[in-house]
Amino acid sequence: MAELRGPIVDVGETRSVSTQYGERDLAEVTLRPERGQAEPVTLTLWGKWSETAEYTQTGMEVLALGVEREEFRGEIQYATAGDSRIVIEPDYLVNVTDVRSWVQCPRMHYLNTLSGVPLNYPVVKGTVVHEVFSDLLRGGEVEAAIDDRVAEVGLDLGLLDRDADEVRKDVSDHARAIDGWLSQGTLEGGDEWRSEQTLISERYGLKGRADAVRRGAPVELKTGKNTNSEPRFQDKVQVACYALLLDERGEPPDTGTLLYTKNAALDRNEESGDLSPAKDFSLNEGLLDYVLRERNHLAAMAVAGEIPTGYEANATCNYCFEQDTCMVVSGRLDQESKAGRIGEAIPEEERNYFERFYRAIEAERGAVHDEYAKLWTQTATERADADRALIDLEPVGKKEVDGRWELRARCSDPVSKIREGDVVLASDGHPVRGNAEMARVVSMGEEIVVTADEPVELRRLDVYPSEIGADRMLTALHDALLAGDEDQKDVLIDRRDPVFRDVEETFIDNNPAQDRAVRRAVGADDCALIHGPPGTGKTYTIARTVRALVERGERVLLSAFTNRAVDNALDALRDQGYDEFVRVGTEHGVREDIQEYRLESRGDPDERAAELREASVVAATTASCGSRIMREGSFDVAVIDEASQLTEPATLAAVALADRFVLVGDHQQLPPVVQSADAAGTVETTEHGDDSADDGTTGATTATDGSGVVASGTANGTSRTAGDVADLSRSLFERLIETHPEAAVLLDTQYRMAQRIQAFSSNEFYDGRLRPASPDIAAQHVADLPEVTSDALPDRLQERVSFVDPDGTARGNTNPAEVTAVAEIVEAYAAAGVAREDIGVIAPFRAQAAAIRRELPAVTVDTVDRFQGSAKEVIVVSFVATGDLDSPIFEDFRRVNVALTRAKKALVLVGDRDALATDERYARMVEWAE
Ligand SMILES: Nc1ncnc2c1ncn2[C@@H]1O[C@H](COP(=O)(O)OP(=O)(O)OP(=O)(O)O)[C@@H](O)[C@H]1O
Repeated sequence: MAELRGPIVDVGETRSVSTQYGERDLAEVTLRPERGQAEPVTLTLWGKWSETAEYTQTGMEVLALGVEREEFRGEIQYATAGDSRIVIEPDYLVNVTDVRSWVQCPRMHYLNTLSGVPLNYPVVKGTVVHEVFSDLLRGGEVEAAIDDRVAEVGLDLGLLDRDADEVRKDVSDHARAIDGWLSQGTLEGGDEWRSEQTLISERYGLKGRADAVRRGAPVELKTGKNTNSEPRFQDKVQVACYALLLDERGEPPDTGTLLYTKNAALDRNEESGDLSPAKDFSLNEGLLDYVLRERNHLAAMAVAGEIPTGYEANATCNYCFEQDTCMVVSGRLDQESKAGRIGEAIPEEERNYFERFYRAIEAERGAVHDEYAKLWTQTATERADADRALIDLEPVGKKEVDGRWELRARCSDPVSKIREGDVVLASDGHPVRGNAEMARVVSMGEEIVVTADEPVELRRLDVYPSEIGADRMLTALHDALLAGDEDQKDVLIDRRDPVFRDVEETFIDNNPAQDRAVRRAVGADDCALIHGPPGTGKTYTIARTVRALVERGERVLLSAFTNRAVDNALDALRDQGYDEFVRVGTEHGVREDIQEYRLESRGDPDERAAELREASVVAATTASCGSRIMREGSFDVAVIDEASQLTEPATLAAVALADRFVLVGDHQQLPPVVQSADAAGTVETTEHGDDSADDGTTGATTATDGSGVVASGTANGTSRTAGDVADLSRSLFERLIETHPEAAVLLDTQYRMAQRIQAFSSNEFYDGRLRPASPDIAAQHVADLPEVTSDALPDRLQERVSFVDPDGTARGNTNPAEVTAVAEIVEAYAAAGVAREDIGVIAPFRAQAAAIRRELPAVTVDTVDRFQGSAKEVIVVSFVATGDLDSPIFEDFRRVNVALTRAKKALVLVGDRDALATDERYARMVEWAE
């Protein structure tokens, strides 16, 4: 038996032939083994596997397992046999739950991803019952688990107008089923249980989290009822997927269990049939193969960028509870659908908008999938070099804390994208092949601490890519376009100009531009844009705007890309004497001094819901604006900071919740982080600067520092997209400021930099319009700092801006001579009396930042992304590159703008004069600095 893998170069028609076993279907595909390097070979797909040919396209990758190899007239041919399995696009990890909904109906699967699952009682109850199940598996006590888990979802229940006592009663019926089943002697004698295991299969292209695994066999809990003796088909499908996942680990289970907890609550006198909750079934090869074929179909359509119609799996629409929604969506988007369509299609320009962004978002999802594949296609060292993993950790202890495990390990070189609060894969050596668990990073440094549901020997941490960003963008697109307000759409689609009312009031009396900005925002019938270059008081202006709106009786949503910006805005609002706001966010996402305003979801349902519903200002990141809770809300105005760092659909998540919106940002600073080449229009290389995802998962990002890894956006050259694709790297802010300059106000007065420092940025990026707020700000110098004597500084650092060429040589993404030079410069400032915390060092690459950090432990050293929004008295920038500028330093010149404008009193540029001179803009920069 052979294994074969490669891209398909030709797909033949399915046909029927008579064989010694009777009529059989077959289809031939031609592929090139060895990653497309070898000569093409033919693979004959027999019987049910021949269906594969119907949805497979040229260019797609195929993995054929256990096929027969034979020579026929000197030619090698392959064919499926009894035990063969075919996997299409194995690197595309399909979620187990998606296979389940796909089997129910491919179109339902599409609708679910498009519109997201709204807040509803069955979902909340389902979550609670699952949590109780986990608690019981870990030895918890029933009543305590129920009380605790119901209290935890107080907010959700409140928003759904549910009474906690009734919910407890409801849940306890289900818990009884679980408890009864667990105590049926199944747990005795070292029964091997594992709850919530994260499973990834690189072979079958699947991923999922089984509710539980008992003696190697999957157990799935369902809160519905089922009085048939057999489990429901789609439930079996789900369990069969987990079986495939376990199979890859070399432990193929032969039975699966479904636990229908509602059965325990049924009245034996009224209901007939099999009322026992637990139903075991055998996992035969036929079922596993079927499940894999469905997974293949889903993966093939996703990779080809096709939208399911419902015909694919012969869905029956008559009894489908989604039929109406399905028909409406099909009608509005003019899509083909087996259910049919009703209503009128949205106008063509809206449909174009929808489709362009849909494709861009799916390309973005594709890039996330490419990142998943790197978990196994790259070696540990490659992952570490690309800053996506911390390897060779030395476990130093684990202990159980509140039902979770705290794992500790020592790390000699903690350089990676992984940050505190991130959700990562913690493993004993390999994130897929080893024992791995999802974990949350508690602290980073030489000792790393993470928490996980299960104890793992902590030897490696990997960035865990997340599709949540793509999911949220899609639902925002859906909400804005299909459920959105017509008036708002007119402006978004550019069918009419935004309208403004004159506002006479003066809001800020010492800064005319800021005052104009507040008036623009308050008087906007549709939208306003506040363009704030570095240090021009964006946060201050936002706070004043929010206050002005509240005073006019408006309900305001205050949002931003990062948690940090949301908290800064709230802080500024509090400084202005207003603090009747509610902060929505996770405990680890919200800053210490804002915690007291954080909306707790635990507690009395009525109280929790009232807190959220009655607040006149609600603050949350744009990522959490897409959460079930926030999607329930509605506002008069959304004020969105860092809007220039948000993709258009990500902005829509906040915009769609309000009648009007105010975007605040600066499109001359960091653009949106986009991973897919398709979506960005170019191969964009970005640093990971996003602390916005509330689940803490790190979005997949492309290679940053020339590590040789480049985002492909498409797997194996197969097109995921067709037609016109929107450019996600262009924010809504940037688009609107170009089409509607009249909606924008430029804040032109900066409170941060000496005149000499701001000059380059002002000329290069803001038409020379930036000016210092006062003579003191314009003339500031390090010598103004207490205890600093300028005499103590070497001559070359006397100026406010200076350029140093240490004549180094770049080695990859580091430059040792620049490391030494930067350290000397920082020491010189420190010796002259500048406090170390007042000095910051910026480098384009994490590796250089790490090397400098080792020399200067007490100084903030980081990449640009980590510095946006902050400032230091003294900034030293290391450019690293020498020779030529073939590979970009800061891949986007706007990053240079951010780097140079972090400095208040002194700015030192450390770089190679000759290399920088090869690029016009860098040459202008050197000329200005010298
Ligand atoms: N109108 C004003 N009068 C006096 N001080 C102001 C005014 N506007 C802003 N400032 C001060 O200027 C400083 C910078 O303001 P703020 O933090 O709002 O800037 P920002 O534009 O948000 O900064 P960044 O570019 O880092 O995002 C703050 O100390 C703030 O108090």
